[in-house]
Amino acid sequence: MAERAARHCCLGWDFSTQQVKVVAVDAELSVFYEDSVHFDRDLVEFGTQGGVHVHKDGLTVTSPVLMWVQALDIILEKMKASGFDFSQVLALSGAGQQHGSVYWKTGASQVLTSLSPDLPLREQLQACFSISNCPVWMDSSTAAQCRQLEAAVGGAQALSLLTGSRAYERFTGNQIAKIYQQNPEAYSHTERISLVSSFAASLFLGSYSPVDYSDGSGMNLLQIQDKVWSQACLGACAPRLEEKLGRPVPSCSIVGAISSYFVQRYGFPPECKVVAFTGDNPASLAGMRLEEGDIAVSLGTSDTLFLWLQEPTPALEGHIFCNPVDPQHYMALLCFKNGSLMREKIRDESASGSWSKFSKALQSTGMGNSGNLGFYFDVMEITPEIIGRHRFTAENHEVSAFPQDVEIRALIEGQFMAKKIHAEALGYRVMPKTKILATGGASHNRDILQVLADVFGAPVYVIDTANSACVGSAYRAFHGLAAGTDMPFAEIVKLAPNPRLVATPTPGASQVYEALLQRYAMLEQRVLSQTRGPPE
Ligand SMILES: Nc1ncnc2c1ncn2[C@@H]1O[C@H](COP(=O)(O)OP(=O)(O)O)[C@@H](O)[C@H]1O
Ligand SMILES: O=C(CO)[C@@H](O)[C@H](O)COP(=O)(O)O
Repeated sequence: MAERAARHCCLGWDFSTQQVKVVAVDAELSVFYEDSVHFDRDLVEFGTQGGVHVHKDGLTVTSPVLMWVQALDIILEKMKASGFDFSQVLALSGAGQQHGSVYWKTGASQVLTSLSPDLPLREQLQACFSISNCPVWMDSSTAAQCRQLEAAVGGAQALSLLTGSRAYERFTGNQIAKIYQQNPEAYSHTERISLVSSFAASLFLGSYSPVDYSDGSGMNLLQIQDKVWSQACLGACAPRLEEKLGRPVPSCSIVGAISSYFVQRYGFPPECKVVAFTGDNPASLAGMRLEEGDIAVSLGTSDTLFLWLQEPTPALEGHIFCNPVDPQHYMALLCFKNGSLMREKIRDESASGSWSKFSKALQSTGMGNSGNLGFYFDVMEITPEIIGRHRFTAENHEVSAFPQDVEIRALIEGQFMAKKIHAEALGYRVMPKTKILATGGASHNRDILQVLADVFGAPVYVIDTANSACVGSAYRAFHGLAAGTDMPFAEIVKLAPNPRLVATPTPGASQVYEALLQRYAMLEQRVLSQTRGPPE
């Protein structure tokens, strides 16, 4: 403990869908402390499932803001109880689930700047929010606002060229527009709107943190090339929005020193720096030290796939964000909503709730699943917009059920085939040197990663923790400390442990999946046209 106490470090936080997590990373870039607070299990009084509340309409999805605040209280108390030496923390940064928004009530900044170190944050911030249930990334209730925004800027393609994405229901600008239209009073009593990332940074700062360029790219409001809010988009969403958002900043900015609340209550040094927080996917890109040509697959609550890009290439599918570690560059991202929660459902239905039985089913079925193939979207998928379960035999006949083992393989193969097909639609090609970097909760499962290697025909690597967003946040904190010297991020992380190889493609995989991928793409179109109905 004495040796641990003397370690200078940076902290990396992640306010993700299902939990708040933290890691401490020392100057040699070793992770020496990890902790988490799980919303459903540790904060049962909020009654969330998977960290969220799905409303009666099935479209609106929110999380209580005070649950996030209390989770921070709890995790800091846990660290204190374990003897964590806060006095060694040089800087901290963090990540948040993307797109979610927090509404600070008029007068909240006054409370934030004068917090008493004798009380938990939750007790003091109770009355600080004009909206107590925050819209999160799983929300898909803003179709009308999306159409209004696209119409205001000249169409979906024009919006994508400007902001990196066509209008998406979970993107923050559309969420803000809905709140303004349906609850104008709450909107007018809001002095500041934060993303989940900048909200968390604000807690540590004791004042409002700006939004960073990278997470700001997930709002349909930021001009990703000029890095300024688009006046046309702001105007289409809500009045006086610019003053409620504040000015966006480069992702490696130091946004201030830690609030005296944390100095007095936990013993942080007063000079501890807060580096701008960003989205969980951008933070994972940093944590995995993604290089051009590599592809990252995050298997968290959502599944996401992302790439490093030199130049932005906005399209009607997928998103382009400002790069979180290199201000000149960009990243592409695809998001699949039916990720871990869908896998958990099939695990419960077909493997008695056991991941090890789930794995055995993957081991006992062959690559290609004898031609059986499935689509599993219990909630409206984002990429592409399909809902429902659709199973097909080798003869392309739709059936209503598969045997349990076949069901499990169909789910995992289907999830990875969708990722490959949609990444290729963005122009991505697997090259001989391609590495797939996997992260997120399901990257603990070797059998799932074997299917990933087989479908993509490329080796899969992991870093030592599945919490790449936390680790990336700690790396970004070190980068923020050095950014004044213009030190590139790659230089900061060059001593970090290399990713570990966990799966290589099985011989013969490419022949099996070449044919299956074509069938998957064809059947996806068939399901899509059934879902949408005949063209008008
Ligand atoms: N052994 C495993 N096999 C497959 N999935 C797993 C395994 N262990 C954990 N998970 C999944 O990881 C998910 C949580 O992933 P995580 O990246 O921590 O989520 P988030 O950051 O979105 O809160 C859980 O919902 C669970 O389904
Ligand atoms: O909406 C997106 C990305 O566009 C999601 O990836 C969220 O950022 C949630 O992340 P996880 O909690 O699943 O990591």
